Amino acid sequence: MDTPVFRDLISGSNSVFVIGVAGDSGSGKTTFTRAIREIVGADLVATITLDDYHRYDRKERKDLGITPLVPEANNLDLLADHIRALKSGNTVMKPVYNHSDGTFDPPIPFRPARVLILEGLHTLFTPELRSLLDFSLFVDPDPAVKTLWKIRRDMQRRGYSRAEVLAEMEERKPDYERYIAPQRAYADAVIRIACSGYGEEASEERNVYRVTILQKKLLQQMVEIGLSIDLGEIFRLCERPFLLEFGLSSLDGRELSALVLDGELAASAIRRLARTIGRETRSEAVNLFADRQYVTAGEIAELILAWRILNRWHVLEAARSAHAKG
Ligand SMILES: Nc1ncnc2c1ncn2[C@@H]1O[C@H](COP(=O)(O)OP(=O)(O)OP(=O)(O)O)[C@@H](O)[C@H]1O
Ligand SMILES: O=C(CO)[C@H](O)[C@H](O)COP(=O)(O)O
Repeated sequence: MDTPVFRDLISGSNSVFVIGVAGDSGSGKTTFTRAIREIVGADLVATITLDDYHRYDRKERKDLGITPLVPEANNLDLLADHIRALKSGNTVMKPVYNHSDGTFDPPIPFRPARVLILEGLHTLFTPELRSLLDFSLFVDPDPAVKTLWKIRRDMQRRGYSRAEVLAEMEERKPDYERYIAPQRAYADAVIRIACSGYGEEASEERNVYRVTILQKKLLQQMVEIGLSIDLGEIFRLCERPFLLEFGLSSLDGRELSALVLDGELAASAIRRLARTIGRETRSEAVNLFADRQYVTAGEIAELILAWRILNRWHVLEAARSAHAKG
């Protein structure tokens, strides 16, 4: 029997699946959930950025002498209330933080969607927030990578100078270590990103990074959506250097499985992987890198994560439906 199209399954579900992504500003949170948004479809996904829940505007923070990384500088209780309301199908009036001038715009109505993605500095900070998440991810680039990305993003899109970005990163470091980094210990998956082993220019010019996906072991494998990837076939299509390693790694006192990816795959190879995911999840639109000749390790990690998240959705949904049947 055919499995139904994954999107139809999600849109037909009564529940709201909440994905929490934590990490520093500009660490790749939005980027690493791109594939799941693409697979599920924009109409079924809503994203909240936790910056909207800052308690103080930029001037107030300056006067108080605190960074936005201090948990009390954010209204995490209001956020938890809003997630609960959205999970119950209610619309909330969401605050809006305006990055262009560092003040708040008037709140806007925010409707629930089948998949809710929360991205921010403190997504995994309180036990209450963690209890509301169905899947959690911590994005953890090396300091060198973080600096590269943050300078690029904050200069191009937020109007800061290079010196301002560097000074702000330096000022935030102690709070990052104190409040943000410890959340890594609670994540279902941690993405570590370092410069590519294939040379700095690969990272700077072609966005090639060495990406490690650290994960808790799956409690239950999907039955209907088993992903069988013929890696041998994919590697035969390789034209540029590409590395794939599996292993175990200790992080924050946890023993996690580690999948290391580095380099680039020809798009023909990744299209094969995308087609497999598309076929086995019955979602036709895994078309993320259609116009590209090469796909980077980071982009492949996005696809693997999307599969992992769909896996979790499927397991939870099966448990809910078994519970409903008594
Ligand atoms: N995997 C990646 N490969 C290459 N560049 C990346 C990657 N992830 C992030 N970047 C770079 O870093 C910038 C910030 O990424 P992204 O918007 O995903 O971060 P973020 O954590 O969601 O940021 P914020 O929450 O502060 O808005 C991107 O515009 C891009 O330049
Ligand atoms: O991205 C951020 C946190 O995720 C910013 O650091 C925070 O929103 C404050 O921004 P700004 O002072 O530039 O208005």
